Formats: sequence, structure tokens, C-alpha cells
Amino acid sequence: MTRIASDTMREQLKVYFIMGSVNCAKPPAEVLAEAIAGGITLFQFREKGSGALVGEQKYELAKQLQHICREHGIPFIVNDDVELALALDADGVHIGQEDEDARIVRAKIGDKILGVSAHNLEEARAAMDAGADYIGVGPIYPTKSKEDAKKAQGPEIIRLLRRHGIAIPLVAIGGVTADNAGEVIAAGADGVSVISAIASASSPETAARQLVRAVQSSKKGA
Ligand SMILES: Cc1ncsc1CCOP(=O)(O)O
Ligand SMILES: C=C1C=NC(C)=NC1=N
Ligand SMILES: [Mg+2]
Repeated sequence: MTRIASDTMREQLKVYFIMGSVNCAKPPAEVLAEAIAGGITLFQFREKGSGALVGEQKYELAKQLQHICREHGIPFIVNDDVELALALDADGVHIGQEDEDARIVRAKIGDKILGVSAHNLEEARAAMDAGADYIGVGPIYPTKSKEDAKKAQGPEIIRLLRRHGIAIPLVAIGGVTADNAGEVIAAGADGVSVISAIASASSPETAARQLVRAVQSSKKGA
């Protein structure tokens, strides 16, 4: 297997749904199936925060959600837990600045997708040097879904990174909705990553569809 091509990565980042059991108003499997029906392009299993599952229960939920992704050809990414990603033969991992060093993770996962969180130019450059396939930049807008989120920076941070030659596939995250997704894409993001806009929607399918439309129309306009 070889590393994912950056154009393919950019396509997959368009509407990148992230969730765990604590984010869902309905059973996670149901929410994911609806989100996929609504057109999400990538999924990340992120079982984190107060009330999150651990051990066997976390493993079983991950397996169940990975199965749904496989049925629909949606790549399955695991947040933080590299061992879990390897145990499941997931399609990739996402790590933050406080997780294991990206070079060590790259050595462990081979050619699987490696996503790294970046909040500024220095972290973005370091992620690229370490062999990340994409960076997650945010929070762009205020968010309630990450207990230790840093201050929201607005779309300007995306423009700044692009202006300084950060050309790597880039997904924007943090308080993204169908209403503000367009300005995030216009600022230079390849896609948007969301938790609550889909996970806590009464219809995750409709929420996903609206995000897909917002991203597509902004790219056309670009
Ligand atoms: C995981 C993460 N990283 C930066 S903000 C955030 C939470 C995004 O959740 P929401 O889309 O509900 O704001
Ligand atoms: C913190 C994060 C930032 N970006 C992405 C894509 N996922 C995360 N878990
Ligand atoms: Mg992390």
C-alpha cells in the first residue's frame, strides 16, 4: 500500500464527520448511518470526554461503526488511540499536539492516513515535516464539543496558513455549521469537520446534506 494522494485526501476531507457516544442524541450507529446517507465523505471515531466508553465497550462500538463505514466505502479514522486503530486495521488515525509524536505514530501505522491537529504556523509546519496526510485546524468558531478547546481563531487562521505556503490538505474544525462552512472553504480549507452540527441534529441525514451543499456551492464559487 502507498500513502494516500493529496488530491484524494482533499476529496475525502470535504464533509468529515466526527463523533463518539457522548455526542449522539440517538444510538451512534443510527446517527452514523444517517450521516452517511446525507453524504459525509470521511468519519472519525472520537470516544472522548466525560461519560465516554472505555475498554471492551469502546472497542465494540468502534467495530460496529467501522462496519457501517466499510459497508458504504467511507474511510474510518480513529482519534488519539493508535493501538485501537491498529487493532481494528482502521484507515487512519488523528492525533493532537498532546498525543504521541507524529513521527512515532507514522512509524507505527505505515501508510495509513495520519491527521494532525494544528493551531498555528509552527504546528502546521511540524505536522507536514512529520509526514501528516492532512491537518485539522481550529477551533475556527466557538465549540462546546471539546472540553479543552483553545480560543476560536475565525477563518483568518486558514488564510494565514495558506499565505505562508501551507499547501497540505487542510480541514477546518470547531463550531462549523452549514451557515458558516462556505466562508471556511473560501478561506482555503479543503473541507469541514463537524461533531454537533450532525451528531445532535434531529435529522443527521438532513444536516449532512446541508453541509455537503454548503461546501459544494462555496467550491463552485471559488
Ligand atoms: C475536536 C475538536 N477540535 C477542535 S474543535 C473540536 C470540536 C468540534 O465540535 P463541533 O463541530 O461540535 O464544534
Ligand atoms: C482535534 C481534532 C482536530 N481536527 C480533526 C480533524 N479531528 C480532531 N479530533
Ligand atoms: Mg488527541
